[in-house]
Amino acid sequence: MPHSLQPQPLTPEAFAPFGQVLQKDGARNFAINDGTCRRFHDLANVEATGPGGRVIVSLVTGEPSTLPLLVEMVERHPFGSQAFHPLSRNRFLVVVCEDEDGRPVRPRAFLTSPGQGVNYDRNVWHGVLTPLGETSDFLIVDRDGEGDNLEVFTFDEPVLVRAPGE
Ligand SMILES: NC(=O)N[C@@H](O)C(=O)O
Ligand code: NI
Repeated sequence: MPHSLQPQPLTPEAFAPFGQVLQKDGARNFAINDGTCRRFHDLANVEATGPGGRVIVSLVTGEPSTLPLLVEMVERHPFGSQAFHPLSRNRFLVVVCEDEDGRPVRPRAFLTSPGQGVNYDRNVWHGVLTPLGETSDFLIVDRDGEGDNLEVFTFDEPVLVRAPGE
């Protein structure tokens, strides 16, 4: 029987084993620029390890998926973290797994609230960026450098992520 998941609301507490939620709510914040701006500070545990490892910032335009969705694979980045922050109010699907002896287990699915982003901790199994609703732009903060920073795992049976309420 394939895994069937109902996506849960994304919260910092629920996501903590996998990384951090990028959001202003609950974040340490302080005024800057003579009070004309408010900085929501130090939201993510950014890592760029290994030979020549460096943090890079990119933009991506993602085509939307619809739920229910069959997730056939997850991936992880052994040398660095990876953050995705939406540049719109469109929501996206977050799928993560725990690791057991190098294999992803116990998949979890989360639905972001508008404006939420995520930072996957280094070497955390995750589904690829999965925008929902419409074509969406995201900022990416992750790692470049030498070595293969991508490990892919294809499930024997796809994981079904159901639509909310289904
Ligand atoms: N490769 C890339 O920029 N994105 C993937 O790693 C992903 O997690 O979507
Ligand atoms: Ni990735």
